[in-house]
Amino acid sequence: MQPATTVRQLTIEPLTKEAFQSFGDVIDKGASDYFMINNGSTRRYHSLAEVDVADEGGKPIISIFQATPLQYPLTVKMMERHPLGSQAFIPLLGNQYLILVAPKGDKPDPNALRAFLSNGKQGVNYHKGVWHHPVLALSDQDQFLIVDRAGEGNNCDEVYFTDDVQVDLALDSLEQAALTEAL
Ligand SMILES: NC(=O)N[C@@H](O)C(=O)O
Ligand code: NI
Repeated sequence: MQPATTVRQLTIEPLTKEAFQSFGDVIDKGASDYFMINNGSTRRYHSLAEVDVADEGGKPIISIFQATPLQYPLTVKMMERHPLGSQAFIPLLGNQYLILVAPKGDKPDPNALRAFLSNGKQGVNYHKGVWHHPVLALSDQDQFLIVDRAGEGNNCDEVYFTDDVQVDLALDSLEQAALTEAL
């Protein structure tokens, strides 16, 4: 007997530091303090996130992802985490993109998934061990600067949801999230 499929439609939330704080940092100049440097010519928005990659001798590296959007509405089939390090995504082209996360734990709870919309000027830094979906670009060949870990050990756990769980992510609530964020 095939177990009943529980279908959840995710609501996309505006990305704010407060809403995202249990998953990581929001790297957002618009919501951060600064101090002046370079003889008053430059604002320094200091230490917006920490790079936590030293476990098991890891080192920080900087990469660029060029991403192709997935098909929407998206049925979320898997989530991943990096048990040995944080992972930061900074948008390079100013395009909105999606972030999908779930709280730390042995496995991602499909009932605890949260979807957020970045306004394209906001980056995110997933804290070590936070479940997240691989990058969810909304613009073709979008580009992100990535700060994460290189080193020994397994730093990527993937969990695929079973057939009886279906979590859909539709873009129709994007407008709502974008509107709310704009208010
Ligand atoms: N696999 C990889 O480097 N990318 C993922 O970690 C991701 O979060 O997109
Ligand atoms: Ni990742």
